[in-house]
Amino acid sequence: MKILSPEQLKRVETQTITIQDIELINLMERAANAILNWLKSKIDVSKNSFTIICGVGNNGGDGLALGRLLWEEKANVKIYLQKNNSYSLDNLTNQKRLKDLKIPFEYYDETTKLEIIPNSILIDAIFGYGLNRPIGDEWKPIIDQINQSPNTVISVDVPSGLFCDQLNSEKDPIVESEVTLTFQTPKLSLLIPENQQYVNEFEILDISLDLESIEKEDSQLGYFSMNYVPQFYFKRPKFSHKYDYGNVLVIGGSYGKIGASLLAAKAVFKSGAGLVTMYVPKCGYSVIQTALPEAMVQTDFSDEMITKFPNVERYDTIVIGPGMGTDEKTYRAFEEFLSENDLSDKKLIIDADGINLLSNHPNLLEKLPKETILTPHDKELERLIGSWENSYDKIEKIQSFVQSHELVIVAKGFITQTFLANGEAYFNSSGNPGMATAGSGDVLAGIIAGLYAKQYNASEAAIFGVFLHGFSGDVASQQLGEESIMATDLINYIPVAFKTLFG
Ligand SMILES: NC(=O)C1=CN([C@@H]2O[C@H](COP(=O)(O)OP(=O)(O)OC[C@H]3O[C@@H](n4cnc5c(N)ncnc54)[C@H](OP(=O)(O)O)[C@@H]3O)[C@@H](O)[C@H]2O)[C@@H](O)CC1
Ligand SMILES: Nc1ncnc2c1ncn2[C@@H]1O[C@H](COP(=O)(O)OP(=O)(O)O)[C@@H](O)[C@H]1O
Ligand SMILES: [K+]
Repeated sequence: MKILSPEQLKRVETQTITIQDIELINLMERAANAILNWLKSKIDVSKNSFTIICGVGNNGGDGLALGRLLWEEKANVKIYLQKNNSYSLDNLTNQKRLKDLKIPFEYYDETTKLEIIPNSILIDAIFGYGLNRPIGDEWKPIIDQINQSPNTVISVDVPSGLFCDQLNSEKDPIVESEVTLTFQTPKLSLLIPENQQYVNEFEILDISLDLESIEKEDSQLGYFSMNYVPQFYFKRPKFSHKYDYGNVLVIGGSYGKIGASLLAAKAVFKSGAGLVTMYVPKCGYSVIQTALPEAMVQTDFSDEMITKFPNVERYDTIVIGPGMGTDEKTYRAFEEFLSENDLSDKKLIIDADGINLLSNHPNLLEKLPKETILTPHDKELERLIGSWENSYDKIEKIQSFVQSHELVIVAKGFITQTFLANGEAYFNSSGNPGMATAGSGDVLAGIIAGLYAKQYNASEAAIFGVFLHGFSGDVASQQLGEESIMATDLINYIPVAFKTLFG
């Protein structure tokens, strides 16, 4: 799903109106109904109270329309409308509809002491994507009253005061919402960590904007959600054998960190690869043969670290890095491997210490085959591309890095972002904080490798691999709770994740 700027959203809105032969007021009604239906799916609205704070534009119009719909549902509703002399056309239409039905609303200004109905759900419909400058300090008292109230705050489209696609200043008054109900496409600002104080969680509500018009908009940013999963379904053909599902080599491990490569290798198997071989220092041999009898094992001459890379001729997919360490000898082995092999037809996934070695020796980057997938967490990423000022700057820096090196970068975090070699970036929608646990990243590298080894190309393996990893985490957290998830659980829940996604 594309992430669009406010200008693009406006254009799509206008095109939708033409194509569907409707008027903006109909879209606003759809938006309000979408919120009503979302509320009804959670609570009995007739037994609840709502205090709705509306602005002067169409976001406020949504709030007014919602107020009317809730009133018709017999909810207890109090509507506040900002006092002004220039309302949007459809805001005015909704004011008239309220008046026609004799549904009361009160005006507020900067100085109003809001009378929020106790225990009511507070609906924030002051500003949406039309915010074009920071809210002036004069509005701070209103935003403060919302933020300091004990009520649950639900924001319409975006928390009021938050820009959709640029950074706010820390001083800007912004609504801190419990849930943001955003229309049709997620706004970029809902996805970045700087805004977590304002965006606790968000849900995307479908208001049937014209999908072709959305597709026509030029955007390098996308959001990967459940809706896109079915296209990744792959049925194993009846007459297939293990070699049809890839032959994967996992190079990694060092004394004390054999487990990392083991986790990656297990995840490769669980995500469907046909064969897995592990290349580890000698100290890993017995452990692996016992813990993962399905894997073949080759060992380095060294007991403790990798000092020479194996012959990789027969493998199509190679994971390098989990638990590997960054010893000088390992670096030299890595360097020799990249320099002396023709890797152009190999699928490489580089994680952890493999990435650290690339950062320490950036000359190696040019030796990587096209579309090699790197899976750094923030610290590894910083070593690789340098520091960034904020999340927007980070996105631009990664985009320029992947484009100049023709690589795929999976920038891991709460919302993992996958950058393709053409600069497109996909934000992931699955996962939970229970996944912030040792070895979770090794599992991700393994999942991506397992998919890449099969029928998926680098972009698909990375984007879907990240989703599958997060989804396994979500299934694991439903069963175990976030606290107790361990990386092994993520592996163990991959089958349930597959079954849930593909039936
Ligand atoms: N396609 C969709 O997704 C659909 C979207 N819909 C809804 O429309 C919303 C967008 O509506 P919108 O364009 O009217 O803008 P909105 O956010 O209400 O605010 C604009 C008003 O605020 C003002 N203003 C701006 N900045 C300000 C500031 N700092 N301080 C003070 N004032 C400021 C600005 O005035 P001006 O710049 O002229 O001063 C203008 O009056 C969208 O978020 C969604 O809720 C649905 O109804 C239908 C389908
Ligand atoms: N708060 C979070 N919410 C969702 N996913 C998370 C969160 N924290 C970490 N993760 C995921 O867990 C993995 C952690 O990877 P990494 O930091 O490399 O761990 P390790 O090095 O221990 O394997 C990443 O895929 C990341 O996206
Ligand atoms: K809002």
